[in-house]
Amino acid sequence: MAVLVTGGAGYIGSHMVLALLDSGQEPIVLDNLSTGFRGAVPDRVDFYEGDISDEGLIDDICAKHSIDAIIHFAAKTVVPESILDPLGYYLNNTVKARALIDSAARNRICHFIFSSTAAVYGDVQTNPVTEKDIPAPMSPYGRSKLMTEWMLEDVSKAHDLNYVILRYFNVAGADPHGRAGQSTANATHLIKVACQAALGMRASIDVYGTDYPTRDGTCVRDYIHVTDLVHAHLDALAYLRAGGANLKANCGYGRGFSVRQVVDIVKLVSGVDFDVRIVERRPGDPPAIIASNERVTSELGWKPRHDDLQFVVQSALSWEKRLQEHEI
Ligand SMILES: NC(=O)c1ccc[n+]([C@@H]2O[C@H](COP(=O)([O-])OP(=O)(O)OC[C@H]3O[C@@H](n4cnc5c(N)ncnc54)[C@H](O)[C@@H]3O)[C@@H](O)[C@H]2O)c1
Ligand SMILES: O=c1ccn([C@@H]2O[C@H](COP(=O)(O)OP(=O)(O)O[C@H]3O[C@H](CO)[C@H](O)[C@H](O)[C@H]3O)[C@@H](O)[C@H]2O)c(=O)[nH]1
Repeated sequence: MAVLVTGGAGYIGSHMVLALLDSGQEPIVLDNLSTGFRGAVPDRVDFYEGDISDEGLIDDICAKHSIDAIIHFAAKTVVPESILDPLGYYLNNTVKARALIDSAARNRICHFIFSSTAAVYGDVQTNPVTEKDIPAPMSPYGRSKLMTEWMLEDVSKAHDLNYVILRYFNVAGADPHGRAGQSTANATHLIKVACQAALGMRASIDVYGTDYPTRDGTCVRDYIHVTDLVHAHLDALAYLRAGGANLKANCGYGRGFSVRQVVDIVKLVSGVDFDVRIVERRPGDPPAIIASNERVTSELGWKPRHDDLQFVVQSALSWEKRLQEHEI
């Protein structure tokens, strides 16, 4: 059976496509290329340029391929942008997700894996955060994703559709074989931005706030290597195909690094002492958020292989160098 990967031309989706191919499976990609790149999808993969809300297109794809699962990555993903453009986020991440879930139900696709986010938790009171903690998103981005989680829960009760919702913490790094990485234009993610500063592509990096109630005053996050993350999806797919029940699981390593620690590691790995400016807090940022990964390991049998921030940074830096040298 084939797997429909929405957003498969994006950062995480392109790593998913490689992981599916590496495990002998057949990915089919649907992407509107709003932030993704056609070149991120290998030529041998069936690629459809289009929108997740295009029900006719999805019906055609389903008629042509035997699809039993959707892995749904396609979304707008930047927290500060969602505060400026909430309606754009609710449209793309909630309204269009509704259309996609409708297409899944209509075409009797019974397995659905959804890219959710740690941003659904908001400003957590205790870390590590577990799936039993009550979500309280601080941004339209987080809310747009939480509403899609709720839709899946409801639809699953009414239709033959089972889901795994994966709540990703901070995804970073690049394919260890150099086949994929984060190519997003105008990136905002800390590790990518710091790697660009190390390579002289930016004059400096801004640290958003040093007055948080954390060990060094900067925000703490749980950075997970993208390859480990996509392997959790392979585990989720096997789980659903084996008849596993609906599941919601965090994806992170269970330990946090502050912004200052990340900057220091990028300086260490790159050997470049780039400039760092301390600026105001950025709206929508919780002070610290770290995953409990007990559920993803026990229920899905997930085994992370790259739980090493230096390795995460090294792989991100290698990819950034290749982008800079126009090798990709
Ligand atoms: N990067 C992270 O740290 C992180 C953390 C938590 C959750 N996530 C989630 O993971 C998923 C993938 O994120 P990413 O970092 O790879 O982002 P990305 O922007 O690189 O990838 C998103 C892809 O979806 C496509 N897309 C967007 N809207 C679409 C639509 N309506 N129809 C068809 N294609 C569409 C884009 O062109 C792009 O290729 C998102 O759902 C995001 O919310 C990411
Ligand atoms: O130039 C920068 C970029 C980021 N940061 C700080 O670094 C931390 C991480 O920021 P990112 O932008 O890399 O990531 P976020 O934590 O905001 O969000 C990411 O993880 C979330 C889950 O926690 C969401 O899923 C979201 O999609 C994804 O972008 C934050 O404290 C941020 O303020 C800086 O100080 N300077």
